Amino acid sequence: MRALSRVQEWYGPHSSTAAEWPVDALMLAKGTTTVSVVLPARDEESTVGDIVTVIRRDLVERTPLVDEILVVDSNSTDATAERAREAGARVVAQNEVLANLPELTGKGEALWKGLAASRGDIVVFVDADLRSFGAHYISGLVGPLLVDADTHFVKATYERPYIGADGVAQQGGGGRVTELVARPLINLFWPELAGFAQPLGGEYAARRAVLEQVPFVTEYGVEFGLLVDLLQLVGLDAMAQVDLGRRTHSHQSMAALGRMAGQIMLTAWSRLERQGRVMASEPPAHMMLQFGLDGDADLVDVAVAERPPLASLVLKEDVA
Ligand SMILES: O=c1ccn([C@@H]2O[C@H](COP(=O)(O)OP(=O)(O)O)[C@@H](O)[C@H]2O)c(=O)[nH]1
Ligand SMILES: O=C(O)[C@@H](COP(=O)(O)O)O[C@H]1O[C@H](CO)[C@@H](O)[C@H](O)[C@H]1O
Repeated sequence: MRALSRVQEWYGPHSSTAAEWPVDALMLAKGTTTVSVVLPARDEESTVGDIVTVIRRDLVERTPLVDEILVVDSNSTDATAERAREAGARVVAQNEVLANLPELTGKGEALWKGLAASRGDIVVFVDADLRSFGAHYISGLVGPLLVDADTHFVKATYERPYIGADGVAQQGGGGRVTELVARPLINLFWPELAGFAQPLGGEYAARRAVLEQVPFVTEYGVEFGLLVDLLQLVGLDAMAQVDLGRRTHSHQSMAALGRMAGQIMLTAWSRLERQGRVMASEPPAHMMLQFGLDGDADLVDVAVAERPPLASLVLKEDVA
């Protein structure tokens, strides 16, 4: 488990590997606890079906660890919803959940809507563009939650190669925004979180009762925001990390990751302000000028918004 054992000594969080959470043992611990897997999916027709199939075959039909598979169709323009349904998932359209609320956008919105539309006591978030998915992703993430009542949040870690257009894996090349933006920000301002080896990874699980108590930042600020907000809410001792081995997924362009970086920086700034650690004489801008390869320039908006804790919604019946 690489250096995680040493990291755990220095920083926490409690770290383990997926192999330490065999499904049969988890079934003994499951009892009446229900588990929902929620996949945010925007234009993932080529991968969402395989992921749902593995979850349904291995963790619903063969061993009923999972009680619900929900795909949030995040304004896809391809056959994501059809592929997900064919594979056995329930599919909801992002903008049809809590439709009485003004629409927001991005991955964080998809996850918040997925939390609202799902029912499990434990919620597992899994990206729908994974090419390395296996059932151990789910069992590894829910293991600590089923076995230890004092654990409330579990984040995946893994090796993250970068797989270029030529299909060649570059070890350690993945997680570009993690290495260049999130890890430095965490070590500078929230060093207690430094032991999370993959703070931006899209695979994590938590108790619904906890997730409903924190806001969800929209766009790609959601993972960073959740880590900082959950640290404040439950404390590091209630947060764990499980090594799932290896993660490969579809990579976005540098320009897209530049926008993601801006969103994460604005999320970090909002948390520093909220925690009273910075005061702005003027708020940071949210427009960013990017330069394309063809020399032209694009002015892009990297603003993020946030959904309030679900528990704060007065009209809870809307959630049903
Ligand atoms: O507006 C969005 C953006 C992303 N996603 C999903 O969130 C996951 C992670 O997004 P992406 O792969 O774009 O991020 P990356 O892994 O490249 O950082 C994927 O399942 C996307 O389909 C989504 O549901 N809505
Ligand atoms: O970790 C990262 O740097 C980015 C980009 O990963 P790659 O450089 O394309 O492997 O990927 C993650 O970041 C997003 C923002 O938190 C998450 O939403 C994605 O699930 C995750 O893949």
